[in-house]
Amino acid sequence: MKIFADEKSKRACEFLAREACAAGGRAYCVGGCVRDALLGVEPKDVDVEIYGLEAEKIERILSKKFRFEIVGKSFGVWILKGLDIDVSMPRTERKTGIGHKAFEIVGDPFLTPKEACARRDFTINAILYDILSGDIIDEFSGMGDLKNKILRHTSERFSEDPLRVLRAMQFAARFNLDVAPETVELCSKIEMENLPEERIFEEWKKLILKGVEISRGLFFLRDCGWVKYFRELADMVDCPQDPRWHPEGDVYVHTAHCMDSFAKKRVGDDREDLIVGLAVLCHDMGKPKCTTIGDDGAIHSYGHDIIGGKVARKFLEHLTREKSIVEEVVPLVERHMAVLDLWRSNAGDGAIRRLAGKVKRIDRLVRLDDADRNGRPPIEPEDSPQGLWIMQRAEALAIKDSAPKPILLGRHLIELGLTPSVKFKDILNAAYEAQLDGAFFDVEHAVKYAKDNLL
Ligand SMILES: Nc1ccn([C@@H]2O[C@H](COP(=O)(O)OP(=O)(O)OP(=O)(O)O)[C@@H](O)[C@H]2O)c(=O)n1
Repeated sequence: MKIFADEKSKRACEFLAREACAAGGRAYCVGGCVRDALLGVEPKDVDVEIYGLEAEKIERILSKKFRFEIVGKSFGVWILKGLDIDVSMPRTERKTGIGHKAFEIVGDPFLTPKEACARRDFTINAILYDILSGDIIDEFSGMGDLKNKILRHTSERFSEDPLRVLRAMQFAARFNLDVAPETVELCSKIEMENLPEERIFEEWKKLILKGVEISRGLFFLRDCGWVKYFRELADMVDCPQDPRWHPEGDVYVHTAHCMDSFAKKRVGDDREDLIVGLAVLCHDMGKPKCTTIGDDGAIHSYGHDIIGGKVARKFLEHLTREKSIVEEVVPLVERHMAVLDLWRSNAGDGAIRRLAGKVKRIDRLVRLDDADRNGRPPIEPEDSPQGLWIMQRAEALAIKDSAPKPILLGRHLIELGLTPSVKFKDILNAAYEAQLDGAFFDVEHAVKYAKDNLL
């Protein structure tokens, strides 16, 4: 089992383990690094927990070899500079008053591994690896849960941190785990309270960027009731779809399967994958607002793409303060039917340029279209003729991953003798529209067009 990312961090951890042992303590790797090593996942940062030594003794050891930053004196956490290693003491709570929130976390070197691991979230994250001997200490049967692909809370203390419900969502998706029924039950009793927005978004990012079976995370969110904290997602639950096109079920189920399809084709660029992943998550958020069932039983959601833009904006603005994310995702949602529509109508260059102007990135739209079509089990996934078609067309127009740049600029109007004024904007907009329609392709012809038609 490969627990250390490289020789440097291996040597550092072995040094810590030898020194801790010589001073009467014991050093273990714990948490995500042990879980990942057991799963054969490429290791990254390492968490080392040192038992049996007070903070001063640990600092004395660290000072021999490392530069470090103290994160919290009472906490007992040290970050080793230049290494992806965090060192800590076993931690527990000290009561500071009455009520379940009235406690502070303190380091206590003399806790047993079982006591310390009981305050970790999941059994799979509560496995200790003895650095010196290579032994595993597994007080909560995390190895068995890993083998059986089960995500189970370690103890009732799970409820101390509501974020753990969202961690469950992303872990289930990342490692393809079934959340144990008793964990779903416990999560359903936890309130979100006032978790910071950034921490919530971090878990969503992990779901989108690392989830293998993202549907597992989304189904867990629904089953434990936490979907209610994401109103626009909750509205998709039970929103019907025509079974002829959507045999998989309601809009939420469809979205979950689309996310699985997206996950299979991530490109490995986090920004790109995040934008497209969020667009897939939001693409049908308009459906609950406009779905109708006719007398003949036919289900329609006319205009759900445009309506969905507004709903997605609301959802995203709650999720993140990064405005650029919202501005890049919303146009994709609004135009998520366009690839199919343009292909069906064998649209001309103007329509394709216009679409690129709106969404900025046709390639992202094609990825969204692909996930949308392939999120309808038991319908088998297939390659998209419309995606291929529009990519070839966009490539020929040099706009597959960028909007067409305006050819006629303000300075051209000044060169034509015009004085800058509010009218400039109207002229330039009209020129851009004409450019999208193919009225001109270079500055010379753009200027001529402006002179003849716009001034
Ligand atoms: N709310 C939390 C956060 C963390 N942990 C514990 O702290 C460890 C490290 O947390 P973190 O670095 O956030 O996550 P990892 O489990 O390492 O997973 P990732 O790969 O996402 O970083 C976890 O394994 C878990 O034992 C916890 O019990 N409760």
